[in-house]
Amino acid sequence: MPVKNGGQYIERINKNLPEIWLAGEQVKGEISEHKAFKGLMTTQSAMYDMQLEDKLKAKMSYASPLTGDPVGLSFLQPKTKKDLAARREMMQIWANTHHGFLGRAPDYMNTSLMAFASAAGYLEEENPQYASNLRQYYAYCRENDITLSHVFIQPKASRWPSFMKFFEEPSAARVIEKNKDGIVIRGAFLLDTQGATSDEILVYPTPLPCEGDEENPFVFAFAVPSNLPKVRFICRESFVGGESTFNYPLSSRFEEMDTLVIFDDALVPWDRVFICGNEELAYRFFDESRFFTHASTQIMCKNIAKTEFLLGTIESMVEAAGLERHEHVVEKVTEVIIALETLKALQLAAEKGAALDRWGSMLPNRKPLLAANAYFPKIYPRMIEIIQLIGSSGLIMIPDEKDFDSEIHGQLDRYLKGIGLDAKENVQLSRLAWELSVSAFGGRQTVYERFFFGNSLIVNNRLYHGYQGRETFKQRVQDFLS
Ligand SMILES: Cc1cc2nc3c(=O)[nH]c(=O)nc-3n(C[C@H](O)[C@H](O)[C@H](O)COP(=O)(O)OP(=O)(O)OC[C@H]3O[C@@H](n4cnc5c(N)ncnc54)[C@H](O)[C@@H]3O)c2cc1C
Repeated sequence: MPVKNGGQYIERINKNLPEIWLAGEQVKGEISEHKAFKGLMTTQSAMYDMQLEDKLKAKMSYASPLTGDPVGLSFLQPKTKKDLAARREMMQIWANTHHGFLGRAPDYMNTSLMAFASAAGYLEEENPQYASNLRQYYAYCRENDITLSHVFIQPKASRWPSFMKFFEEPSAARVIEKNKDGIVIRGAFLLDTQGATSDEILVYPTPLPCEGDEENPFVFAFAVPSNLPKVRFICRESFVGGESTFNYPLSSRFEEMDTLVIFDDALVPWDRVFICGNEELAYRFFDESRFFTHASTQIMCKNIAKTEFLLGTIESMVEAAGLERHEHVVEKVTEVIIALETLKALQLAAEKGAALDRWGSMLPNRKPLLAANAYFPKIYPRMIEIIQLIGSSGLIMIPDEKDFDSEIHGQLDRYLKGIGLDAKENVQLSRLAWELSVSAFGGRQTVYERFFFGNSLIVNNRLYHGYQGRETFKQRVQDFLS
C-alpha cells in the first residue's frame, strides 16, 4: 500500500492488537474507540487523509523509486535544496494541522528512519546484512506507510553500572540469547510515545549502560511490529479531560499516550536487526546518520507551528482582558514574537547553508538547528509562564460547557464576558489557556519540550562540540590583541 488514508490508518491500528494496559486493565476491542486514544487517532486520521486530498497530494507525496506509486514525502531522502524545501513545506502542512502538539507525528519517525537508512553504508563495516536489513526496512515502511514509534531510554535505576550490580535481574533491555531465528530481548524501555497507536517500534541504540565487553548485550538497534508476542505496553494515566472540544480543546484532540514498553523474552528476527553487540557502531549511529540534523528539520516545523499557536492564544487573551495598553504586557508578547522570528530565521538559515553529505543527502547546516534545539526547551516554558502571568485567575475560573446549557447560564453570560467576546467565547479561550498552562496535558507538553532531544547538558554539549568555527573567532581576537 502506498500513501494510506485515515480510514486505512485506523483500520490497521485496530487490527494490530498489541498488548496494552491502562489503569489496571488490558485494553480490548477497537483502540480507535477508546477514550484515551480516540481524539489522537481522529487527528492523525485527518492528517493521513490529507495525503490523498486533490489539492494537497502533490505536496504530500512523491513517486516511489520502487513502484512509481505515491509515497509519503517525509520519507524522501533530500538530494537537492529543492527536496529540502519540499520536505519543509509538507511537514509544515501537517504541523499546522496539529499546531505542534504532536511531538511524534508520523513525519518525525519517517524522517528519522530516512536518516538512518541513508547512512546504512557504515553498518557494512561490521556486517553487510545489517546494512541491507536497515535499507529494506526503510523501503518496507515507505512503501506501506507504516506508522512508527521509537524507544531508547532505559529505566532510570538501570543506567548506572554500579547500581546494576545489586540487581538480580537488570531492568534495562538486553539481549539474553541469540539463536538461529534472531535475538531474544528481555527488559524495559522507559518511554514510548504513541507506542499503543503505531504499527511498529523502532529501537535505537540506548545510551547506557556500557560494559566494555566485546559483545555488549545492552547494545542493539532493531525494529518490530507493536504486536510482537511477549511485548507489553503499560500506559501512564490518560490526560484526555473529556470528549468536549469546548472543555478540552487540546487534550480531546492531541493527547499522545506514553507507555512503558516491556520485552519479556521477545524474539526479534534477524532480518529486523540493524546492530547487535557492537558498542562502537552504536555510538556512531546518530552521528553517521546525521539524525539530529535531519530530525531537527521536522522539529522546527512543529516548533514554529506551536509558537504561532501560542502567540495567537496570548494575543487573544490580551485583547479579551484589555491588557494591550500595559507596557510590560506588550514586552511579554514581544518575547513570543522574537521566539517565532528566531525559529523561522534559524530554519531558513539551515536550509540555505545545506550541502551534500557523504551519503548523498542534502544536509541542512547543523549549526542553526543545534542552536534551535538548545533554544526551544528554554523559551517554551517561558512562553507558558507568560500565559500564566497574563491569564492569572482567568485560567482558573473556567466553568464547564454544560453550565452554559443549564438554567444558570444567564448569570455566566452576564459576569464572564470578555472584551469583544461573549461569556461562552471568553470561557472557551480561558479553557484553552488553562489546558496549555495549568492542566496535566499542558504540564506534559512543557516537560516534553524541556527534554525533547535529551537533558539540557546533552543538548548544550551537542551544540558546543558540533559548533565548528569557534577557533576562527578565537584567532581573530588573538590577532586583535597582538
Ligand atoms: C513526554 C515525554 C515523551 C517522551 N517520548 C519518548 C519516546 O517516544 N521515545 C523515547 O525513547 N524517549 C522518549 N522520551 C524520553 C526523552 O528522550 C528523555 O526524557 C530525554 O532524553 C532525557 O532523558 P531522561 O528523561 O532520562 O532524563 P535524564 O537525562 O536522566 O535527566 C534528568 C535530570 O538528571 C540530570 N542528569 C542526568 N545525567 C546527568 C549527569 N551525568 N550529570 C549531571 N546531571 C545529570 C539532567 O540534567 C536532568 O536534570 C520522552 C520524554 C518525555 C518527557
